[in-house]
Amino acid sequence: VDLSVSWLGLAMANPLYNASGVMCRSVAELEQVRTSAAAAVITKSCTPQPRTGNPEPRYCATALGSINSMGLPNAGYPYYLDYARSYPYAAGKPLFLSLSGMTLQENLDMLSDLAAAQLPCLPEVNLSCPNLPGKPQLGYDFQACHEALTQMARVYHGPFGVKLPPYFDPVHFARMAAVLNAFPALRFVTCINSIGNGLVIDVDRESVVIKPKDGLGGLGGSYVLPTALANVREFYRLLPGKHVVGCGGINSGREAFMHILAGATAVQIGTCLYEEGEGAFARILDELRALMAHKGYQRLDDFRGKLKTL
Ligand SMILES: O=C(O)c1[nH]c(=O)[nH]c(=O)c1Cl
Repeated sequence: VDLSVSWLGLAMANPLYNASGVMCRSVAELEQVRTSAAAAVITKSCTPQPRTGNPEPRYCATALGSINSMGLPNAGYPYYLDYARSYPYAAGKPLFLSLSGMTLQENLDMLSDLAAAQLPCLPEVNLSCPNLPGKPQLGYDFQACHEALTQMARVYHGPFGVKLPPYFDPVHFARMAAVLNAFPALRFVTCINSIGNGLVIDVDRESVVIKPKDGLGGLGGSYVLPTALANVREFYRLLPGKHVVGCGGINSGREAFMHILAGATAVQIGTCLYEEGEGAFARILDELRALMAHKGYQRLDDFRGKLKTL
């Protein structure tokens, strides 16, 4: 069984890597991912300056997934650029840099600096970043997204991608696809970011479980799998010539198989990686390999995007 993936001029031994935000804030964590069975690495979404993020507790795992309101804690763009400068690209594991400015100008500043650095790493711009006060996150403001991407494509001419929030309405899928299809250099979308502003309640304590936002936080893990799969499949259909990276609810080879069947080129592991550690990569790969062997598939292209409808 061959798990290899080749896309964007990159060759990956397998489709798995970390989701931005998990095991990727410090160099020590990034090296844990890079030296694991993961085939690529992505950094924590960064801002130009370091941020401590929200008061704790700001992450909580449950039997069904996770909730977080981290508040963009990160070591600052220069820290991750420094890692990208010394990264061993020749070892064959691509590096992605997640950018999440608090303003459009911050994203433009980071992207133009990254362009000047001329490094082999690829930017994944986080569209769940804040928008103007009183407006929804950028990813939910289609007009603002179009304007932001127009300016980003002006300062950064290489291939890049975006991390998308989940969408829940066919008109929203179509509106966002129309925006994304206007940018040829936008080569991949990562679906999905956490499902925003969920509320987890602890019955014994009769309390919320995270401190920020009176308990509201982004949901990950099994909670989000069907939504993640829907976003992967819809954008796989709506964005011809672009790649979709699947993220959301992958706990085993089975969910990785589902995401690829829905059209994903590669897949990111978030909550499961946070809870299990880097051993999750080898385990999930073994499970995916066994599932493919059982089904008689030799390589990922044998089933990628071939989800049957009834
Ligand atoms: O609170 C966070 O740091 C965070 N948490 C998420 O679940 N998704 C994101 O894009 C970010 Cl930036």
